[in-house]
Amino acid sequence: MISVEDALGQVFALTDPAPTEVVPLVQAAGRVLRAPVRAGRDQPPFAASAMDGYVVAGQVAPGQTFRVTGEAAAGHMFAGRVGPGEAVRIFTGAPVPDGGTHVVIQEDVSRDGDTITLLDSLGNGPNIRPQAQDFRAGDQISAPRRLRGVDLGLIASMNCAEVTVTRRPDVAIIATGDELVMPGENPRADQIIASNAFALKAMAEAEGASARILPIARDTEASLRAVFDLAQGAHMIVTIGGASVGDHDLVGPVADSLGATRSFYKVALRPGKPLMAGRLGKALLLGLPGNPVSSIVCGHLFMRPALRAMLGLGHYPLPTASAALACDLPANGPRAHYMRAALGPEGTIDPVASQDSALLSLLAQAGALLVRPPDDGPRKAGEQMRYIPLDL
Ligand SMILES: Nc1nc2c(c(=O)[nH]1)N[C@H]1C(S)=C(S)[C@@H](COP(=O)(O)OP(=O)(O)OC[C@H]3O[C@@H](n4cnc5c(N)ncnc54)[C@H](O)[C@@H]3O)O[C@H]1N2
Ligand code: MOO
Repeated sequence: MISVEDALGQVFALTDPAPTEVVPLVQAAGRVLRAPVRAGRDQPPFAASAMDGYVVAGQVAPGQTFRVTGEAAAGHMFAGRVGPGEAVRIFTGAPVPDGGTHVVIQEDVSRDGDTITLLDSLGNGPNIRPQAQDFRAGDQISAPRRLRGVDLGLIASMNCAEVTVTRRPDVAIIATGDELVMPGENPRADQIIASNAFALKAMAEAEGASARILPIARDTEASLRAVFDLAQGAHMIVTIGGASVGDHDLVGPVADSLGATRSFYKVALRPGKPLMAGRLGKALLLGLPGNPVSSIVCGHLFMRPALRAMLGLGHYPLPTASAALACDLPANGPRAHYMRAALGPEGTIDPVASQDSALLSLLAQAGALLVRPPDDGPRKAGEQMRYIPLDL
């Protein structure tokens, strides 16, 4: 059995960054930027007033008076100059007229007709944002990066209406097993509801993939072959179940018969030991175990980083954080254990009551996977432990 780290390295070796496409900014949220964006203009494009008040020229002091000669508002510049002894009424965001050096806020002014007098409360800030204070024409936003709301705002303010992003990788998800029926169907007494594909589809889509759930493959070679056929064109094929050593676990043999090359089978991991990865045609083939928690944990540990690699974000495991253990833990065995755990309000982490890999309800309650490396010694309450936040 190989380690989680080696297995992930081999999965990365099977991924290539997907091609790019140009999309309008309104469709770019959450996509991965692949070409740098260059600012088309300075921001602000002119020296701008930061406050509502009066712009004047030269030094200011309480008691000074000025004659108001005009008005500048946002989107309505004042074409003239501000000369000595003159003031221009100005509003936040308006271009500061030539000659203006200070914007005196209106609370620090008394006005009588066209004359203003500066009050004792006068502040000393110029209240002017210099041209290009935020960014200059030609400044760049680097790629690759996942585009958040703030990035889209910044790109828009650079006057760019389109961006080059990674095309959504196509993920085909295949659940396998004679016991499975889709939600909403009428299961026989010996059947259960196929659940894992729904979780994995949502996780893949949240990463930026376009995911499709194929028909359930039955435990026959012919059925599996027929469903694999429907996965053609996918960048990633994710199978669920049929990965273990039982007589009806056919995913590996059928994939082999279709020409798949296998990078590894079985990882020193709990849950998720019977994980398989390889290549089928041009697609990365991830064979996940069927137990619901095992398949979802493997989805976090392998499918999500593989999708990020395909999106052009590099080869990294999911990031971890640390929290104080809420209870003592016995020594771990030889497999890395990703324990379902709840995060407490005061930075604590508490493994849920049972770590059985069939208990989806407990995984749904857990906000984290507590990471126990292989052969990790016993741990005491209060020790800092690494964990993976489960935000998807
Ligand atoms: N003799 C051994 N038996 C098992 C071993 C082993 O090493 N030796 N490993 C165990 C471990 S660990 C796991 S994990 C499972 C993985 O088995 P499979 O990948 O072959 O999964 P299945 O047998 O098909 O299913 C396991 C379990 O999960 C349910 N299942 C399957 N697909 C779905 C789905 N899409 N949605 C919901 N539930 C699903 C299935 O009904 C089974 O209950 O093998 C152990 N056995
Ligand atoms: O590894 Mo299995 O996934 O322990 O249940």
